[in-house]
Amino acid sequence: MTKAATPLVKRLAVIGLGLIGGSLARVLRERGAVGEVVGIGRGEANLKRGVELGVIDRYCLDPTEGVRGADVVFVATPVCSIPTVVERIAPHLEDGCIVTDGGSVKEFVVNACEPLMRPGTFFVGGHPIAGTEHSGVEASFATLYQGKRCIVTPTEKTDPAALAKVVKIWAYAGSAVPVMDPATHDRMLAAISHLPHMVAYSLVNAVDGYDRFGGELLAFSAGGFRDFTRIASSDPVMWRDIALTNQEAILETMDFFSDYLGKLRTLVAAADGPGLEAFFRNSKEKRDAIL
Ligand SMILES: NC(=O)c1ccc[n+]([C@@H]2O[C@H](COP(=O)([O-])OP(=O)(O)OC[C@H]3O[C@@H](n4cnc5c(N)ncnc54)[C@H](O)[C@@H]3O)[C@@H](O)[C@H]2O)c1
Ligand SMILES: O=C(O)C(=O)C[C@]1(C(=O)O)C=C[C@@H](O)C=C1
Repeated sequence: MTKAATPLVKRLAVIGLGLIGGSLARVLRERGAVGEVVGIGRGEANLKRGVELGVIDRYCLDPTEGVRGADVVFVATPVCSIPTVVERIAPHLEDGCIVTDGGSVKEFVVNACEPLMRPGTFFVGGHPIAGTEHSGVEASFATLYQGKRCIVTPTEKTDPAALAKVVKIWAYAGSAVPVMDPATHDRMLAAISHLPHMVAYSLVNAVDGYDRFGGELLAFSAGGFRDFTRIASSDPVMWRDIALTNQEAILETMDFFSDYLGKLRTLVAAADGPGLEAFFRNSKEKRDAIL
């Protein structure tokens, strides 16, 4: 990675110093793309740890004070809390400040946050399609966004210069940066991210509740079950908020998935060998093609 000659961001304030916020802070610091990083959050122990780990330069428990002098604010808290956070900081932002976020659902966030900005300050929605099942600043790492995509979701009201800067920040983090409208983002993510999490959480609960073997069934699980359900170890609050704010699209994909499970059930019930093989072959080909 090459270092930037002058920092792209003068002072970055990260609100919610966890996996997503911490990883962006780490990569921008590592690349010399930021002058100073201020961590903002509710838990002092976590913020202190952020300083110890070299993720942030300093921290502040009061968001209204923490955003002072920041030219970019990155909000990386669970989706439902993002508008509340932005409402709180909006009157305290410097002129020219860009607020962006990493929330997994975009229409809810962008619709709520855009009107909160006062003239001369800007909101640009964003979502890195990168993560792990782990949370907290300890789980953050500088290469999280390398070779991944970060979708940026402007509206017709978005300031072009602010959009360009947010695109540049994610490019510095190593990501390709597709631009799309928030509603398209939410429908796509419902299929490729939210549905798989709903299925994984359901699968673990279903197998756990399948009590024909007198308990301890999960303890016998091996590679297949563990690979498939890794994401069911993700943070419950994060996923509660995603399910609450992208409800319609998630329900549509869940219904669509149920139809496919129904088709497979019919093939199993009919002992339809060629049908089963064709079903599995099609799936294998599609998945192999994205590896
Ligand atoms: N984990 C992933 O794989 C992933 C990937 C892409 C986007 N996201 C999104 O990024 C955001 C952050 O996720 P994460 O995985 O970094 O979570 P995390 O739990 O690792 O970090 C979130 C941080 O925000 C803090 N926080 C929570 N509510 C807050 C509030 N009201 N005010 C201030 N701080 C608050 C928490 O204490 C924590 O430090 C979420 O919106 C999530 O949907 C997550
Ligand atoms: O790899 C993982 O653990 C993830 O769940 C990351 C993942 C996903 O790919 O679904 C989860 C939610 C985000 O909003 C973006 C990425």
